[in-house]
Amino acid sequence: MGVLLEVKNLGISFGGLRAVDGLNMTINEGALVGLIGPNGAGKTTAFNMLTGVYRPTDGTILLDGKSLVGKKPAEICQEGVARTFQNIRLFTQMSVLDNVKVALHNSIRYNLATSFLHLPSYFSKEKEMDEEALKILKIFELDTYADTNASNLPYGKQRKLEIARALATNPKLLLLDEPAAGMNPNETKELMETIELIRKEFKVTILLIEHDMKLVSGICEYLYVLNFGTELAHGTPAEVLNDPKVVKAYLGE
Ligand SMILES: Nc1ncnc2c1ncn2[C@@H]1O[C@H](COP(=O)(O)OP(=O)(O)OP(=O)(O)O)[C@@H](O)[C@H]1O
Repeated sequence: MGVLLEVKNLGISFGGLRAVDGLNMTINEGALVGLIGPNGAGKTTAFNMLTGVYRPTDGTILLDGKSLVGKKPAEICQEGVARTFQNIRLFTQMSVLDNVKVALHNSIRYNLATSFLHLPSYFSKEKEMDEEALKILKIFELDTYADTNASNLPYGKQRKLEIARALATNPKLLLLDEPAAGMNPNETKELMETIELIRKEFKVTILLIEHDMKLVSGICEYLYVLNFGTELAHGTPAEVLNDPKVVKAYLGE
């Protein structure tokens, strides 16, 4: 398995605040890796740099050997990086199916004339997209909600739909920002199974931020720990979660 993501000496300053400093990560194709750390450690900021929301002040980000630094979020999505957010960001007034179809436009294209004039190929592409979107929804057991307004889904299913939508862009790397936030233990368990399933079905590499240590140690094979913007530890969950430095960072003194 080759390296998919290589992050070297990544850093960003906001005025006087060094939010991330000297972050190094090497993530192999097909891996399922966790990025953990106490509140305010810089995890979401790291995601924002990986997805082009923030431009790093220092360091390099290579996806498949290609630099992502300086690219816009839409370009980075085209390169194969998709994400979900800590606070769910669905198109709430659209149906579940349409939420996924919007993302499919990233991978299935037709020209403007075909679309405006509703030429025959427009309908066949639309049908193709409906089928593809339903296929993705089925994996998440959301196909029966296809016509439901996204805002009417229960919370746990909205989180799943956000992941489904991210996957519809056909990413190489999927970034999940606290996917289990606000979920009850049953929903979290279901989510863990879903994450493992999509990794196999979509052959996608996953990097996730998560505070739920049961989820992290249950499914991640490798962890990076941030604390006050710097890398505190990295290794297997067993190594990292038994590391006195990590325990101290989480529990305080
Ligand atoms: N745009 C910004 N301007 C100024 N400071 C920022 C900005 N974005 C993040 N920060 C600061 O950077 C630090 C890291 O924040 P970040 O949200 O990345 O932490 P986190 O590890 O994701 O925390 P949590 O687990 O609470 O979500 C915080 O001190 C935060 O206030």
